Amino acid sequence: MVAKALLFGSNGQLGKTLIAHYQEQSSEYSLDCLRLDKPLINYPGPSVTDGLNIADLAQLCQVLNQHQPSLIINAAAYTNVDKAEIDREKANVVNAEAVKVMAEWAAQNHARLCHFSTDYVMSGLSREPLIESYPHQPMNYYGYTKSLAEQYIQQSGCEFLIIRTSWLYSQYSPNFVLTMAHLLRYKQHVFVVDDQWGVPTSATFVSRYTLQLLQAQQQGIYHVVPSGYTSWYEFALKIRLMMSKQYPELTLASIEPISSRDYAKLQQEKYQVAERPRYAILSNTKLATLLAKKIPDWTLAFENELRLFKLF
Ligand SMILES: NC(=O)C1=CN([C@@H]2O[C@H](COP(=O)(O)OP(=O)(O)OC[C@H]3O[C@@H](n4cnc5c(N)ncnc54)[C@H](OP(=O)(O)O)[C@@H]3O)[C@@H](O)[C@H]2O)C=CC1
Ligand SMILES: Cc1cn([C@H]2C[C@H](O)[C@@H](COP(=O)(O)OP(=O)(O)O[C@H]3O[C@@H](C)C(=O)[C@@H](O)[C@H]3O)O2)c(=O)[nH]c1=O
Repeated sequence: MVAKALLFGSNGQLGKTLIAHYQEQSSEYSLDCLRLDKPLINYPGPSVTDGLNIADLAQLCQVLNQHQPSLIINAAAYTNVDKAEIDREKANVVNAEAVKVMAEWAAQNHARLCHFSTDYVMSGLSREPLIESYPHQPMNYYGYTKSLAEQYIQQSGCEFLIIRTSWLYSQYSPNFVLTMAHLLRYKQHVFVVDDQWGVPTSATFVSRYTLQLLQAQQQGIYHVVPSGYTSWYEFALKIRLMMSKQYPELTLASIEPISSRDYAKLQQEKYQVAERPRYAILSNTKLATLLAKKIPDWTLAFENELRLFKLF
């Protein structure tokens, strides 16, 4: 019998990429996808159930009881880091309370839970790449809710796989690459922070390793990021370089480095900028050791994938 997997957040950048990978791989799981409320137009994917708001915890329970999945994959989240500072109730229920419901349901029904988490559970005070057991100390409300979710999962007693990743990009907005491409195309100058460090990771990369870890029946926490690291400023320069190669006819904005503090001041009339960790470099040593191979540098995936993107 084919076991059932249930994917939450199938309309997000990771959700969409996961579906594409899932279809390429033969899997022992059939996949049902649940999404908030917008129909997927002409999407040749697996069956899609519309209208599920995971913030409605009673409805979430009902859906789990109805579908009886053996594997829950949760790619749904409230991901607007700045807005989460003021929209706290919603961020908390989507990112933490709904995950608690999923984890407890999984524990009671002998299902597995695969959940995605973030570098933003960390404080950024370390100067060494962060291993999976490094203590949480979130600097913003989004990070706090994601940290809470990790704790709920571990307390629930369910069989779980938590994939922590960072600085996700894909052909689907919103993400830093597409935002930057737009700004470079339509502005004259762009200011980008040069004092926050992390690992840009493509949604394709995360999807590929997530399926490998699931197929290998792995449990616990894994950092799924490529090797190497950069700052947002250097990342923006790299995006600009790729764009200038792809679209030599375009005049692109110049990029100026700025400190996080000055960037927040610059934006303060428009919105409140959430604090971000300065040094959020996740170590992928555990993943590399499991797979017995060196994980390639982020620049390689970036250069290969950006050629396939429609940037604007
Ligand atoms: N983006 C990043 O840089 C990083 C993301 N992560 C984590 O990876 C995971 C996937 O992120 P990503 O794909 O980038 O996020 P997206 O914002 O692209 O997608 C999130 C999805 O969650 C859905 N969603 C939000 N609220 C609800 C709700 N109340 N009920 C049902 N669905 C809801 C959204 O639905 P709709 O489209 O209908 O709004 C969307 O499909 C998240 O757990 C995130 O925390 C980790 C590290 C980095
Ligand atoms: C658009 C823009 C951003 N920035 C800064 C703000 C911030 O410090 C940094 C990144 O900005 P963004 O808002 O695009 O990205 P941000 O929302 O901080 O990205 C995070 O998303 C969540 C979901 C995660 O889990 C993290 O891993 C991380 O990817 O760059 C500039 O300096 N200039 C700009 O023009």
